[in-house]
Amino acid sequence: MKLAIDHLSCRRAGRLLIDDLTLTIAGGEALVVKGPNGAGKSTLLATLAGRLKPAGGTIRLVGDDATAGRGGEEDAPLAERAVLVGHRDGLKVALTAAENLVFAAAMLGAPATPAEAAAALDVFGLAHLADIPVGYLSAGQRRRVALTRLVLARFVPVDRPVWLLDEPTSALDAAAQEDLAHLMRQHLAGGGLIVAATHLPLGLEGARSLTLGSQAGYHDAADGWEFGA
Ligand SMILES: Nc1ncnc2c1ncn2[C@@H]1O[C@H](COP(=O)(O)OP(=O)(O)OP(=O)(O)O)[C@@H](O)[C@H]1O
Repeated sequence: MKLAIDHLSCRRAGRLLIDDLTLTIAGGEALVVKGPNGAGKSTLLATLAGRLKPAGGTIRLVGDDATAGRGGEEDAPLAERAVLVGHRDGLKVALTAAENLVFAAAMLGAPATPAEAAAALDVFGLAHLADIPVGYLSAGQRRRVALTRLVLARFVPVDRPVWLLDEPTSALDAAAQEDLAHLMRQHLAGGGLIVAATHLPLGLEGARSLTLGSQAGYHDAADGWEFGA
């Protein structure tokens, strides 16, 4: 399986943020997207997740097992194979942590029981907060609830090998950052792939990097992607 981005352009409010981006990310690989505020990191993740339409180019998940049984030739729609944890968390403050997870599981296409949601929350040490409305949680606790979507697959039949993470360590304490790094390493070891936008180290040895911030074309460089000349 590989994520193939071909001549991708992204425009926001009339501004061309990403121009002619071509790269491939294989299963087991992580790509860390960097760049100054406003460079287009969140825009790129939202585009990969299918929430924004590209201005040009294509995004394909090639060689995905999930489509092998459908005749082989078809690429999987990436939006159906990805989990996006955006920088705004996407939680409903009036719902409890467990209810938010039940809702997230339904959105990912796999109904979860409150008990399964609580078990998933326990992975991030949040089981004791399962019945608390998210509006009463701290910023770091909310972030951990949002990240719990990534481990739903351990409890319900969700098969989403592509993790799209926007500032995933934001508001996390050191222990939660290490928990997340561990989960990401496990995901990569299992053949999953990760695209993460961040200003901070993620604890992923060998991750490739893409730096946004120029309207010039990008090209594949030996140790990451650099701006075109
Ligand atoms: N909903 C929106 N409507 C119009 N323009 C937007 C919207 N969201 C973001 N933008 C604009 O798109 C540009 C890129 O924003 P984006 O959030 O992708 O940047 P970023 O690299 O993720 O920044 P940061 O590091 O601050 O999170 C910015 O100029 C921003 O003003």
